[in-house]
Amino acid sequence: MKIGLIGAGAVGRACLTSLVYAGGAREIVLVNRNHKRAQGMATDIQYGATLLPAVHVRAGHYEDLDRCHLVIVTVGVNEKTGGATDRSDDAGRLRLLEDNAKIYQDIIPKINAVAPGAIILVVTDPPDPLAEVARHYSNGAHVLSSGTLLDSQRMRFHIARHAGVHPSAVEAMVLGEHGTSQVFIWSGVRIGGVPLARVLDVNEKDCEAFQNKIEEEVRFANISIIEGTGASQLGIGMVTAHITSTILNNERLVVPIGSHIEAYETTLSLPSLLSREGVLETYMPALSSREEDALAASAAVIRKAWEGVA
Ligand SMILES: NC(=O)c1ccc[n+]([C@@H]2O[C@H](COP(=O)([O-])OP(=O)(O)OC[C@H]3O[C@@H](n4cnc5c(N)ncnc54)[C@H](O)[C@@H]3O)[C@@H](O)[C@H]2O)c1
Repeated sequence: MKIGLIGAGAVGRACLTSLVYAGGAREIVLVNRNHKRAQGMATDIQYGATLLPAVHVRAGHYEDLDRCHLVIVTVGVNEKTGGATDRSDDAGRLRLLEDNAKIYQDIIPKINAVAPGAIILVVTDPPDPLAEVARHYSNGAHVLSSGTLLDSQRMRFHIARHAGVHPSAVEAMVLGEHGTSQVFIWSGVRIGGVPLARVLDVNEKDCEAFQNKIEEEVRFANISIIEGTGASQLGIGMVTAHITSTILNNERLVVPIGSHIEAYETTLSLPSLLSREGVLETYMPALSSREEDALAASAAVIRKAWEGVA
């Protein structure tokens, strides 16, 4: 199947690498406003890709996106450039919305004109309000946000490290916004079916301290990465390839990613049944009343953000 990847910055490059390894596409068209950069990147990767399952990577323009099943959008200002790297700033990635919404107003109609049936996957920050902007400018396209799938992996990773198990043994999810209002579903954390406090063998107070520490690590993981490398990129590249292969292979995994949820009147992440058609259904897990309130508050944050720009 054919897919499009818009943007050849740090995230675009990381997505491309992971997509070539594990995205399951037969053809990838890379579009960038500096076409020469896209050409260089496609040329570079095509030589190594000879070692992998057949995939044709090429640089293209918007008109080359025809017949794409999925178009992944990574263009826009990142946290470092946009000044969204202050841990004490509650707005976080929402600081990037105004600038990136303008870019989306320009490029989403170009994608939609050529590939009206394509699923659009928003990776640019902040992805949840931008998914609403993309819906607004795309004439009914099915729009997804990479949402909290990456945050959920970060949560699983940190719990697993403390518990001394492989992350695949940890059931854990972050829902709501891919941003500072994200909601950690601690009530649902299980390792081998056992609740967290019992696995860690700690009392309620110590468990709460542990949870706060992990929330801090996950909520600001992007900033810790940026302090080292200038841009969070590799993890989101791998997550994007995972979403892509799940869609293209019609795997019907249930993963926390963002789609428009009528009940919340916005795009946000809930556990989602992901198939070749995109999100077919979302599930509402059993939540504590604190988590329920936090999810409603997170939805309100996202709604308020995009209502200001869409
Ligand atoms: N969803 C996630 O989990 C996640 C994770 C990491 C980064 N991001 C976001 O991904 C986005 C890209 O980050 P990056 O590090 O690759 O940035 P970058 O600066 O390396 O690359 C930006 C890309 O956007 C393009 N671009 C910028 N302005 C444009 C315009 N007006 N029109 C067309 N193209 C334009 C550039 O040409 C380049 O390809 C940022 O918004 C970043 O915050 C999201």
